Parts: sequence; structure tokens; C-alpha cells
Amino acid sequence: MSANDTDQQTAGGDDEPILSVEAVDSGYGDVQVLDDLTLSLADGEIACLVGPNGAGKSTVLKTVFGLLTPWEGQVTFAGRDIGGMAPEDIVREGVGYVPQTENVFGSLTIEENLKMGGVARSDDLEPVLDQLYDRFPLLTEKRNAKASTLSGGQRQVLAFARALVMEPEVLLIDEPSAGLAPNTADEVFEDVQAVNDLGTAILMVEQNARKGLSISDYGYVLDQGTVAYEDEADGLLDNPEVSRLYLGG
Ligand SMILES: Nc1ncnc2c1ncn2[C@@H]1O[C@H](COP(=O)(O)OP(=O)(O)OP(=O)(O)O)[C@@H](O)[C@H]1O
Repeated sequence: MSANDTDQQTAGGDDEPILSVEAVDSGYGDVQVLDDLTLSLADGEIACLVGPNGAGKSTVLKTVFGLLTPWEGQVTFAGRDIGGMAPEDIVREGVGYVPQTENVFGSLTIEENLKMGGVARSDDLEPVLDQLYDRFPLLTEKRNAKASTLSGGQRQVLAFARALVMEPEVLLIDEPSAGLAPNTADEVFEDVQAVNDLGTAILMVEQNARKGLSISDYGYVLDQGTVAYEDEADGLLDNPEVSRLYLGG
């Protein structure tokens, strides 16, 4: 569902969210980063996390994906408690993750990277790979090339496609536009919307807050490890205080 749809289902709606993070504390070693953080993602929606450097946005995704164990609170996906589960089990549950950096294996071909994305599947990968090649023609052209030969934007598309091999219900994406030229970033955002249009709910961290919110249904502003503001994405974009404090005026 895109931000332009009229029948938006938002995190504030009555429907049970597909993903929820409730009163979570989390961090690295004994350094606490997330402090009583609560947010949710409605089925079919794009929600965007924005906020200053170091606010804890990436830490939210890492905690949802099991790379960090919540110290307190609950992470629930499709009604099941996934807090503290291992990432490979969370992938099998139906949650995918596209990290910000080092998200492809440069020494492997495009096809090998995609197959790596499906190691947790026991069925035949060919049908899903064919669908992904249809959706991302660039990957078809380059299927036998090493991923190290791809540009930054192309790598981002590959990382994205690799996460889709598992056909996740929810995709966590960390800064899809990081390091990309504006035109390339726009293409990646179009891919994010296209995947969402096919039914995958997306929780995305984006440094380019205005752009991220403009393709999202709902938004959260994180500051110092907790939610400072939340609203429908358009509401955050129109909020003068949010704009002044977090969106560069
Ligand atoms: N592996 C780590 N070990 C220790 N501290 C870390 C680690 N990764 C991040 N941190 C710290 O956690 C805090 C939150 O980092 P996080 O990456 O979640 O922020 P962010 O909001 O995503 O910001 P950015 O846009 O800069 O990535 C920061 O103070 C950061 O220094």
C-alpha cells in the first residue's frame, strides 16, 4: 500500500499490527540504546523510522531481527513472540532484513547471492528466482557476473531481491538510499514501493527523512532511543515542530 492510497490502514488503526515492538530496552554489551521503545507496523503498510544520527534507528531493526536480544519488552510478529529468537528462525517466520552495508557477497555471482538468500527454504528455488528476475531485469542481465562488479544502486537492488527470495511478510530495510546519488536513490525507493504494492509490509530506516516519509504510510521520529513523535507520514511532514527539529526546517 502506498502513501497515496485512500484506504490507508495505519499503525493507529483497529487492525492487529503484523509487527509490534512493545516497551523494548536494548543495546550493545551493557550500553543501553533503546529505552522503553514502542512502535508497530500494520499489515501491508510502509512505516519509516527517522531521527538524528545515533538515535537508535538501526538498533530497532537489529533488535527485531534477532541480532540483538531485547533486554526488556516484547517483539511480536503475526501474533508470535519473536523477541530473542535467532535471525535464521526469524527469517523462517517471515521477516526479512536488508542491512545498510555489506549486504551482498562481492565474490559470488548475482545468481549465487540470490540462492544464498534462499538457503532457509527447502523447496525448489527456481520459481521464486524466475519471479525476481522478471521483477528486476537488471539482475537477469547480470546473473552470472560477480556482485563486486555492480554499482552501489545495483547492489542495493540485489540485497533487496536476496531478502525477497524468502518471500517475507515483513521486510526490514536499513537506509536504502545510503551512499546513492539522488536519481539512483529514487529508483531504489520505487522498488521499495513496488515490493510493498505486492503485499510486503516494510519497516524502513531512512536518513533522507523527507523522502522516506513521502513513500511511507506511517512514521516514527526516534530520539535518544525512544519515540519522540509518531503519526501518519503526511502528518509528520506537515508538523512544523517535527519539521524544524528533525527534517531540516
Ligand atoms: N556495534 C555497536 N557496539 C556498540 N555501540 C553501538 C554499536 N552500533 C551502534 N552503537 C551505538 O548505538 C547508538 C545507536 O546507533 P544506531 O546505529 O542504532 O543509530 P541510528 O539512529 O541508526 O543512527 P545512524 O543514522 O547514525 O546509523 C549509537 O550511539 C551508536 O554509537
